Amino acid sequence: MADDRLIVALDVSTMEQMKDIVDTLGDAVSFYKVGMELFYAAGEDTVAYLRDCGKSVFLDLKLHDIPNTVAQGVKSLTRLGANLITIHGQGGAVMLKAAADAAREAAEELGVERPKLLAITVLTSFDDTTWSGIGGQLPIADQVRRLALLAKDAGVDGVVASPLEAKLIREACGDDFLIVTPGIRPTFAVANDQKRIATPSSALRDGASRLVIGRPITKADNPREAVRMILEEMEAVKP
Ligand SMILES: O=C(O)c1cc(=O)[nH]c(=O)n1[C@@H]1O[C@H](COP(=O)(O)O)[C@@H](O)[C@H]1O
Repeated sequence: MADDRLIVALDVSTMEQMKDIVDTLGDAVSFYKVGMELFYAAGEDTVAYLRDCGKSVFLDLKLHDIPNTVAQGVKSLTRLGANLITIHGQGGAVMLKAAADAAREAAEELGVERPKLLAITVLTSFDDTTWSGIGGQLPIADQVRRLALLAKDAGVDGVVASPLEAKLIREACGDDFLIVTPGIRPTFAVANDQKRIATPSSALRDGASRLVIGRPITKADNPREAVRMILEEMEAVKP
């Protein structure tokens, strides 16, 4: 059976490819992520399709702009009925609060369930070298903690971070804060462009609420078997 702590990233560019993955994985997966590749190519029908299939949806468009633009963007996306939406923590306190207020107000106006907002901290593809290359001053872990606290204070529901930072975020932000971790690599998978990675069980043990996993499943020779192995590993760490 599905474990809704697992979110499979649908990083494909057509509805057909998306449907193929959803069909193949069947009841084993209940939560999917639609990111920019799929959304820009196939639009909001992707979200509607997943909802019609009874799946939960993480709409990952990483909004990052001035506060008013992000607030209006969040308002437009709230209409689609996704469960989770991403905005960039580096947009700062005013932008984060504007987004949180917009989600609440739009959901009330539309009479739909409020999407939970997640702030992106430091992308899992950064390591110390690429981080200092963009002028990052604090160590990555300190920057992640800082953005997590900023997001929490602004009324944002949680963050996206590497599993390597899950523990420090849990300690800093408490039990109710959502910690969603991509950069998950089961021992059978390769890292690809991910730098700050951990296994599913290690991420959960360190306090991750949900895991985002894409290529180790969708590019596997046998995606169903990849999911089975991941769920078995997750099962050992109870929610
Ligand atoms: O926001 C995200 O989901 C995200 C944030 C981050 O820091 N790192 C990261 O990999 N992601 C997303 O998580 C997914 C990871 O996919 P795989 O590397 O194929 O497992 C991709 O869709 C990324 O866009």
